[in-house]
Amino acid sequence: MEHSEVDPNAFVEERDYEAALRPKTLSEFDGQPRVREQLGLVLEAAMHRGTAPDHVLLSGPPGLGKTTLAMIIAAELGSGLRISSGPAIQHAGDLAAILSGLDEGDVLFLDEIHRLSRPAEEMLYLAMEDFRVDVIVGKGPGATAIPINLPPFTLVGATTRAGMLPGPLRDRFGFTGQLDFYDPADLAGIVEASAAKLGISIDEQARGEIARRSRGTPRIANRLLRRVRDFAQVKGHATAHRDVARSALELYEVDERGLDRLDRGVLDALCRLFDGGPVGLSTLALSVGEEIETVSEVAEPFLIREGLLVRTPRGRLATRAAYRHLGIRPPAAMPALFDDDE
Ligand SMILES: Nc1ncnc2c1ncn2[C@@H]1O[C@H](COP(=O)(O)OP(=O)(O)OP(=O)(O)O)[C@@H](O)[C@H]1O
Repeated sequence: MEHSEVDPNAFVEERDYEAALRPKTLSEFDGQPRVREQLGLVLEAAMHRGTAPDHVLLSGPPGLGKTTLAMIIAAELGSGLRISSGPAIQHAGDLAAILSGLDEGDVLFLDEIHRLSRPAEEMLYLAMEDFRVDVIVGKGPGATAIPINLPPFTLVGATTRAGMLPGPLRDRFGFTGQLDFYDPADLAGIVEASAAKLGISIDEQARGEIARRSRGTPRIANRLLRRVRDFAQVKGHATAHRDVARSALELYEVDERGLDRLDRGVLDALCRLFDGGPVGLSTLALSVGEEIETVSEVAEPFLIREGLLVRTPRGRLATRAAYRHLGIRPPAAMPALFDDDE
């Protein structure tokens, strides 16, 4: 029988799986101790005062728990949650409809807030500051602004690029939580909690294998756990031990350092095709057949953090460690890293 390469249910499965695994309270949320403590204080103080907390901005790479935290904020406050995203709001009117449908104390989660259109962004300034929107009725000289008062609400914005947010928007958030990559111990804890929720038997060493290869990202840890579970199930292992985890992860091309096919593809292109760089991001993305954003937001943050790639004003450069990781001999003379900076 023919198999189609793309499983149409894959996304649905991933989404359901994520929903099932999301921690529901701040104390269940592993890792990010600083953000957890800071956010906990913001929420507790607001609850004492009986007011809606300040607007919260969560920034950091994908899969670190921004959506999860937004849901936790609403749950901890006992408030309703509305979810939308920058790209889903095409016109200011779309945002006005969402805002005017909010109930008092609701949490509005706007994912990818850096991708809001300019008119929507301007409408949001007023809504965040004065809990009001001005809806423009009519066109040209006869147009009038009708003010609509909104109930107090808390905006939780999420962005992978805090730097791309205009200053006036950033300044209207009372608290910014910067999520960092997780360390392997926290990830091992997350894998343990997820395995318990899914009824998967997996030993400590196997959990460690997954944690070390998850690129500091809970979403990846949960995904690798699922692959290890499949492997153990099909090969007839009641418990996933270390060797089972290793074999499964090898099969899915996730190496000991957590680099996957895309990461290695980027490094490989950089070292072999472009002699270590410098090469521009768009050229690099083209050479691995990926979107620019996938390379810059999914692969690069991890490669940079691992000391395998550097961003310079002239383009991306491979480090000696990148050559070593690929098992290639580095060139005798490496390009100077910041020679463009006077
Ligand atoms: N601290 C954590 N503890 C346990 N599980 C976590 C934690 N952070 C994230 N997860 C899990 O990782 C998955 C991805 O998290 P989430 O969707 O919140 O990430 P995100 O930062 O919003 O990603 P994106 O920017 O791509 O939307 C979810 O299944 C969630 O349960």
